[in-house]
Amino acid sequence: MYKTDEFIDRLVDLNPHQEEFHQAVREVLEDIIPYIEDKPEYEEAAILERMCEPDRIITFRVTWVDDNNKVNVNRAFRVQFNNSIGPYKGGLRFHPSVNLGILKFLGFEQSLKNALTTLPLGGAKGGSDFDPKGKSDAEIFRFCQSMMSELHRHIGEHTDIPAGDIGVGKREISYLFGQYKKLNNRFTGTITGKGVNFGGSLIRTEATGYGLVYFVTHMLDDLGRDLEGKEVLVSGSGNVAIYACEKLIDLGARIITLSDSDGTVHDKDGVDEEKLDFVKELKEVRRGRIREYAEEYGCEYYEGKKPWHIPCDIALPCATQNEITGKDAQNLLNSNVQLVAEGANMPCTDKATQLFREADIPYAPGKACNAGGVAVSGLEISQNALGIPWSAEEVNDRLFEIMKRIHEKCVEHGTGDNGKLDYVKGANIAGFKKVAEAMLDYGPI
Ligand SMILES: NC(=O)C1=CN([C@@H]2O[C@H](COP(=O)(O)OP(=O)(O)OC[C@H]3O[C@@H](n4cnc5c(N)ncnc54)[C@H](O)[C@@H]3O)[C@@H](O)[C@H]2O)C=CC1
Ligand SMILES: O=C(O)CCC(=O)C(=O)O
Repeated sequence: MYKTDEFIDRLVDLNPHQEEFHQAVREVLEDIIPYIEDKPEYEEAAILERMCEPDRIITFRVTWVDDNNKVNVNRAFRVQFNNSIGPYKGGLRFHPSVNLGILKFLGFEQSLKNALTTLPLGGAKGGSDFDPKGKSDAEIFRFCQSMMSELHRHIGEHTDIPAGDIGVGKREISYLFGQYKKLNNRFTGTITGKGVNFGGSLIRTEATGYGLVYFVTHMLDDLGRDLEGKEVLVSGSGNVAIYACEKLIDLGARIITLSDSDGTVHDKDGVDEEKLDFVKELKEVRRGRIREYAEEYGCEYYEGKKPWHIPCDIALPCATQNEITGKDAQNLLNSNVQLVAEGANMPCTDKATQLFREADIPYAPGKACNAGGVAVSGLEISQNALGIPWSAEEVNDRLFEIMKRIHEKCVEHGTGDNGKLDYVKGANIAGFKKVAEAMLDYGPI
């Protein structure tokens, strides 16, 4: 019979120095191993061993010339994790911290998340240790062009469909797609998050943030509560954070923080529509730092700090992995946080996850509540295949329905005999079940 500790020890031996990958797998196996205890067919077919080993990892050099004519070299990857239920699908990340362990954790999580969307999407992740911060548009263009000169061989509309993630937004996707189209001489839906003028879907930009807030409304619904007047800590100020804020404002919540890797702004008056427009311009156009928000609106700015020491009703981490430590989680619980939902992928450390799961508050993992982004990517693939774009209303309605169904799956698989709902367990089991059943059907390939 599978034993979590033995399985993880072997995983660590096989994949040394990939701490984030070990963390992501352990969190899933702690729920899956008890679930399959009375289902020997999974172990006989080595399903867990196969699910924890990516189908394929592509590593390559990206050479590019900066504005001073200096030749630069970065390392890039595409981890094609699992295509049991559909073509590989997942974002590309540009950040100096990118390494194989981080992309493997993201690809592993993506496989389960994509299964939760109910759409036919396999899991993948990719990216580079390239740092877009401070680079000119021309440098970003040359980097993207060079990266796609290799990546294009490994992707395709029925094979692997990348999208954005940290450091990869509309500008980067446009440069990457332009080069892909040129090299292939075919106009296909091989990348999602495209501009709406060239095959992109309405609402994809907003989808992860909106989907997160839709999920939170379902969580609150279950408790007979809503978002009106709730004080919310949001971390990050990128794509997920901005559009989570947009929907939160719509639904009457008060957002009191935003952050970036330099620090946190604390706006006791709340972020309103006008202030959010300022953030969009600051982050999406001028690519400045969040401290400028504090200068503009005269509120507190905590250099080098995260938001989690500030009392709130709801915490939505929307920046990066492991941004909430055990100590941060304890702070939030001590100040009576009522709900935690992850916009980012694995933003809670092991200890933080354990504290939230043990506490008497609803806590939802990224693979469930940030799945709206990849879900609308799936809808972009459908629109590209049909050759017909859908209205914003149609996409938004479908997104809302998908988030509702993911919530229902979490309830179905995460409700214990004592009636307590564990969203982490629910999401892990529902995602695993769909991928694993397909793998069993295929036989030992
Ligand atoms: N863009 C998407 O559709 C989806 C993104 N996600 C996840 O959401 C999170 C945020 O992604 P995006 O908003 O797309 O990226 P982004 O690049 O638009 O924004 C990232 C934000 O996080 C902050 N950040 C990055 N590294 C940090 C660090 N080490 N410490 C503190 N702050 C840091 C940045 O300053 C920025 O505000 C990531 O975990 C990503 O994997 C999850 C699902 C979909
Ligand atoms: O839209 C996509 O394909 C990927 C989104 C993503 O990177 C994620 O869900 O973490």
